[in-house]
Amino acid sequence: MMMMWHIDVWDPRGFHADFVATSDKTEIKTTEGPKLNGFAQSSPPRRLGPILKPGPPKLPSSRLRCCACPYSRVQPTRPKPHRRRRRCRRCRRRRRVRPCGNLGSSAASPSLRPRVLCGGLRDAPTGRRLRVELAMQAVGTAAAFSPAVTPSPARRRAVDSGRRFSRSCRSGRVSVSAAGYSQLEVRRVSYRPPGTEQNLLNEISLNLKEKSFGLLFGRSGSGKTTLLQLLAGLSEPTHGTICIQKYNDSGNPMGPPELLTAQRVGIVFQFPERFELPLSPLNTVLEEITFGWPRQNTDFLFREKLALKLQNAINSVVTNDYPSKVGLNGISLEEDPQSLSGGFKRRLALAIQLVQTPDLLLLDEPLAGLDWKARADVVNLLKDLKKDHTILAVSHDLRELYPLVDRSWRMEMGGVLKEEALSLQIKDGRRLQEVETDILCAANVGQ
Ligand SMILES: Nc1ncnc2c1ncn2[C@@H]1O[C@H](COP(=O)(O)OP(=O)(O)OP(=O)(O)O)[C@@H](O)[C@H]1O
Repeated sequence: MMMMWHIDVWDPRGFHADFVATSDKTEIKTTEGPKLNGFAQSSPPRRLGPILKPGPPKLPSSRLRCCACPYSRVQPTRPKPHRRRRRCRRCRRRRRVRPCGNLGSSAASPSLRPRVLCGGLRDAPTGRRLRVELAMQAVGTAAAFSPAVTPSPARRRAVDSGRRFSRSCRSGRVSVSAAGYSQLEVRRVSYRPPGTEQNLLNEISLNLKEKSFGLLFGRSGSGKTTLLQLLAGLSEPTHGTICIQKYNDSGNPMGPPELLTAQRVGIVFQFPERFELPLSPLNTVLEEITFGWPRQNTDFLFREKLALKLQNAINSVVTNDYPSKVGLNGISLEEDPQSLSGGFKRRLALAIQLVQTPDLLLLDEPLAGLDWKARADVVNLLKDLKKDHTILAVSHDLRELYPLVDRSWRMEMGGVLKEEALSLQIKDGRRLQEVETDILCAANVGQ
């Protein structure tokens, strides 16, 4: 049986030869450039298979785009058609950290390059551009959009209060969420650690309305941190439920209670700075804050949402009319977290939790280990956070937190919780100090 091959040869010098080879002889059918007789004779074609495909396939231009930033083109040097996700050089280099901040704006100076967002915004609707611009400015980077977007007062109010800006907002009627309020409810919770015989917590019940500040105090070893861990979903109660119940204005429950899941809770442990990422050349404040963010999701809206959360966590809005939230706007997001002062490290820990926009923020000894100035700063910060968040703190610093407290409970030894209003104790001036001394003396005796 006679076999036949058709071979297309491209010489690097630009010569082209088209071979037709049969099992008994080889001949050049057509040539371009100088004759390749000698080449053909000295290098008889090897059996390469019945069909030799020419060169790499030309991909449609849409498939050459970077999957992280649509305004960069992937280098087409070594295309791998089987790879569905392809990144441009910049995104590949920064893969560990985040996608590049290509906004598709040629006016963006490299020094002001946004580090959080990517995606083309030039064609985005004005509302989205505005929100992203606010987020960019909040993280200390001025996005160079043209033309500049100036928010209307109604839009700014809506953005500031975290509501979506709808048509009704534009006409001056800002839509308000359904009336009523929600409340954290701990219902007869008991906890016994696995493998032990004794309950650490016994039939604990407490209610805390949204946007209020609750304080847990009590002697060391009474079980306050254990209760926080249950609320944060780090351990499961042996009995009882922890849920969020919605009520209407007249105080009647609206629908069944929702279980409080770990995703809805942020917890800042005692001395959170000790849990920061280990030292590395790439470690920055921004990395600390965005450490838990999903890396793979490149959806623009998703990233926009995260950026807005970051904006809310760090700084309310750009102008001075709005109060700063965590107050990290005084420092660069490129700074090494280890070089921050104690107060700023505490703020950073709060920002990390607030980015997740939790329903409930749990703080274990938020003032521990800080000097008087940093303590005053953190108290002011908590006062600010209370306007938007429900906070439950464990602390021995009753006098400093007293102005913030809406409800307070004393945890007694044996894991029994009793409500005890601080306002009653402040009446005779030194009473709070006595409570503190009592708690701290007990702690020292315990040690
Ligand atoms: N998994 C566990 N198994 C057994 N005992 C535990 C467990 N977890 C905590 N305990 C004990 O429960 C008690 C309460 O601990 P917890 O840390 O909740 O106290 P605390 O009131 O927060 O104290 P502090 O104010 O010093 O932080 C402690 O005696 C502790 O040893």
